[in-house]
Amino acid sequence: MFDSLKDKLGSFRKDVEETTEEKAEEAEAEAEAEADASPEESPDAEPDSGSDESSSSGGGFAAKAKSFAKGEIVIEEQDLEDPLWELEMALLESDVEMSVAQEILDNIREDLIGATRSFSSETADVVEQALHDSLLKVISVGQFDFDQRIAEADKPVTIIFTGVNGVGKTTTIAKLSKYLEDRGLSAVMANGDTYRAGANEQIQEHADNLGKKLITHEQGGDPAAVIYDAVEYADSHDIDVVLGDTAGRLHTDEGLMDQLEKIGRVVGPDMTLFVDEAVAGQDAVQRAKQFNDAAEIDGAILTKADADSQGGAAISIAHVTGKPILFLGTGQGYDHIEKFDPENLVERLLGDEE
Ligand SMILES: Nc1nc2c(ncn2[C@@H]2O[C@H](COP(=O)(O)OP(=O)(O)OP(=O)(O)O)[C@@H](O)[C@H]2O)c(=O)[nH]1
Repeated sequence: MFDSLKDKLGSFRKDVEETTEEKAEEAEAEAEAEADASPEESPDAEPDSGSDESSSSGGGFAAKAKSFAKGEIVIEEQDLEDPLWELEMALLESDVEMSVAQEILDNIREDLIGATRSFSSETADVVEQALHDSLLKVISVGQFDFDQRIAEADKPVTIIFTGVNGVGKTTTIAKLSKYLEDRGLSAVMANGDTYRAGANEQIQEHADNLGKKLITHEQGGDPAAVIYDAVEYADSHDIDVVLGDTAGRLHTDEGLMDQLEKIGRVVGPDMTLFVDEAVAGQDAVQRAKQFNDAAEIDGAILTKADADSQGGAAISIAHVTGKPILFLGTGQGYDHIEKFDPENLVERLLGDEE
């Protein structure tokens, strides 16, 4: 998952390390040259003394030489220019949305530039920390604990799923019913996709496999009425959660948006979750934004993360929509759903494991 992006982030760390190493070598050479010219003022004369007085002749060189004596260098904007440019290209190639890539670079710049850093092993840590903080900041926008939100809400909790066709919405609903069951919560599914022929049969198969109740109406029926019936059913059978599918048509389709609006009015869902596939990259990011603008979402689920080496959608959606990613789909099985954990994702992206 996200292997290509992981490699590119690794390259950035290497680039900065190399740049700072070169800088350290330059500082060393300059310090030696100065020591040769005026031995009594050599910063090498008392490298560990902590005294800054002996070489305090002022100016850029003196500061560099002093820093070098203390095992430090100052990271300047020009040192990061090339590595940051490479990083920007790498993020864009990985389908990270432009404004998100910019934000990541700005955060890194703010963290690294002007700081006096030890250039030994600490450089790697400093760059890693800056990348870590910067990625975490954009990925964790709006994050909330899904399990806790469900646990604390009045039952039944109604969740509506939106998104375009074929991205894995129905499978995700099935996975979530299993996820909830594993946590001691019962769920009923409702097929609000009354538009597409065969939709009832498709979701029925999942319901049968998982032993779940499914509420359906005839094709062409009113989606709001289906979800309403499911909420009634859940109420009278003490079911904790209603999982309502909707027709996967385009966000530009006014009919669909009217349907979502009607569902909102008739049922008043507790959560509306947007589902799209990680592999769609920037397209998924744009769709998330457009769905959120048309019928406000509470969060997103990215399917097929197992097949996505880029990671652009996972990095960008929360920052672009202001709504968090809550789950990642990681395969075709019912257990292949992972609660989205920004910290865990960042560690995966920056970690050493393959
Ligand atoms: N590899 C992988 N495949 C997935 C994942 N989630 C869903 N799929 C597959 O994607 C395909 C489409 O999934 P569906 O659930 O039928 O898609 P949908 O969004 O409901 O499609 P519509 O009902 O047409 O809107 C199926 O073959 C799923 O098994 C995932 O996380 N990883």
